[in-house]
This record gives sequence, C-alpha cells and structure tokens, in this order.
Amino acid sequence: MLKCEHLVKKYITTTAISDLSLEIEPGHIYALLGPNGSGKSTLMKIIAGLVKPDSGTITIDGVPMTYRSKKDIAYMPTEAFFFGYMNCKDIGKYYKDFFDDFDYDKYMGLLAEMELNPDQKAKSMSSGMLAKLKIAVTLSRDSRIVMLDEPLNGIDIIAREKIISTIVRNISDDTAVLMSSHLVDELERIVDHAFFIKNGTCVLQGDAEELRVSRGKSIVDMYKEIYA
Ligand SMILES: Nc1ncnc2c1ncn2[C@@H]1O[C@H](COP(=O)(O)OP(=O)(O)OP(=O)(O)O)[C@@H](O)[C@H]1O
Repeated sequence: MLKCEHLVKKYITTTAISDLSLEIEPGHIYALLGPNGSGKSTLMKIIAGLVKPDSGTITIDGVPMTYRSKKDIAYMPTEAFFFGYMNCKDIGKYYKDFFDDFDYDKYMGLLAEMELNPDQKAKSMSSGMLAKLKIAVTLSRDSRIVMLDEPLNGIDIIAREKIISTIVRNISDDTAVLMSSHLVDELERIVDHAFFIKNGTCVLQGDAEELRVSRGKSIVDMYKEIYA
C-alpha cells in the first residue's frame, strides 16, 4: 500500500535519510528500529508530509503522495502537541473539527480505557498521561496508515502493557501500523515485521518470524548485533 523508494534527506551537516526504501501493507504492525539519530523520526515526518525529501518517491496504492494523502495517515510525533488550557473533552472536539475521520465516541472510550479523566486539562497532566492522550487522539482516527513515534516513551511498565494491548485491539485489518521504540523487547511481542535503520538507511528488514527462524535469534538479539 505505502511504498517509499530511494528516499534521501540531507540537512546542512547531516544526511538523515540515505537511499531508504521500504513498503508497508495493511493488516500488519511494523517496527521501525534503530538507535538515537538513525533517522526514524525523519522518515516518519517525510511520510507524514511534514518534511520534504531531497529525492526519492512515496506512493500510496501506486499513486504519488500529495497533500490529499494526508487524510490516509494518522501520525503521532514524539512531542506533546496539545493546548494546555484545553481539557481532554475539548481536545477531542478540536480533533473532530479538524479531521473528518475522527471518531469522538471511540476517543471517549479510549480515554476511559487509559484511565484518563475527560475533564482534566492538558497543562495539569503528567508526561505519561500526555503520552496516553497522544495515543488516544491518534487511534481515534480512521486512517489506513498509523504512525506512532515512540508511543511507549515515558509510560510506566504497567501502563505500557495496557497501551500495547490498546494499540493492537484498535487496529483493523485494513490499517498498517508503523511504530518506533527503543523498547525493542516490548515491541518484539506484537510486531510482525521489522525495519532496522542505521545511518538513515534500512540495513535489514523482514517478517519478524522469518527473521527469527532464519537467523536463530530474537529481534532483540539482532538489534544488539546490528548496533553494538
Ligand atoms: N531539523 C533538523 N536539522 C538538522 N538535523 C536534523 C534535523 N532533524 C534531524 N536531524 C538529524 O538527522 C539525524 C536523524 O535524526 P532523527 O530524529 O530522524 O533520528 P531518530 O532515529 O528519530 O533518533 P531518536 O531515536 O533519538 O529519536 C540526526 O543526526 C539528527 O541530528
């Protein structure tokens, strides 16, 4: 469905993305793995249309991406992005006005599932609560591609379990999920495909089970081998 071919993104002194190609299909959860500075966030921003690549192409169902393609993509960046004076209910209404595909009832259900108070203002929320809120707004959109940049960051170990199961339960068969995390062992349990990014390019990719069988090791051990 989504195909990136030979993407390159250079900043003045850094090449963030270097000849990177990958493909994602609906019904799968993909892990975007790599150490700090390897290019994961830049890649997501390029796919979300927030950063323009210097070269390379991105297509959805064979059609080059335009500003209209943005409706197919729900992107959750690492940064929190809420107005502090709004409470969770207001934030839901704001998103509903912004995105035609935003399901307010689903959002309220997700708030309850993540034990967030609909009346609490963003400015009074802890970083872990804001992390959950970001996930709730992102999963409430009916998008074909869901990109979550570090969804488990700042979330305690008990809540992480819940978030992982919430993500898995709220993904339909016609949605593709691309998720980055440094918590590789936690991602390993749920992803069915892994992309290993190093210096802005994809150095290994494949079906998680096939990779484990062919290499005789876990995704975590492959990660350690590639990046040690
Ligand atoms: N706006 C920018 N200007 C200049 N350099 C940038 C910019 N954004 C990213 N970079 C550089 O591009 C490279 C890739 O950064 P990116 O944020 O994509 O990595 P990452 O894999 O997401 O890292 P992390 O795991 O730490 O979030 C890094 O060397 C970074 O310093």
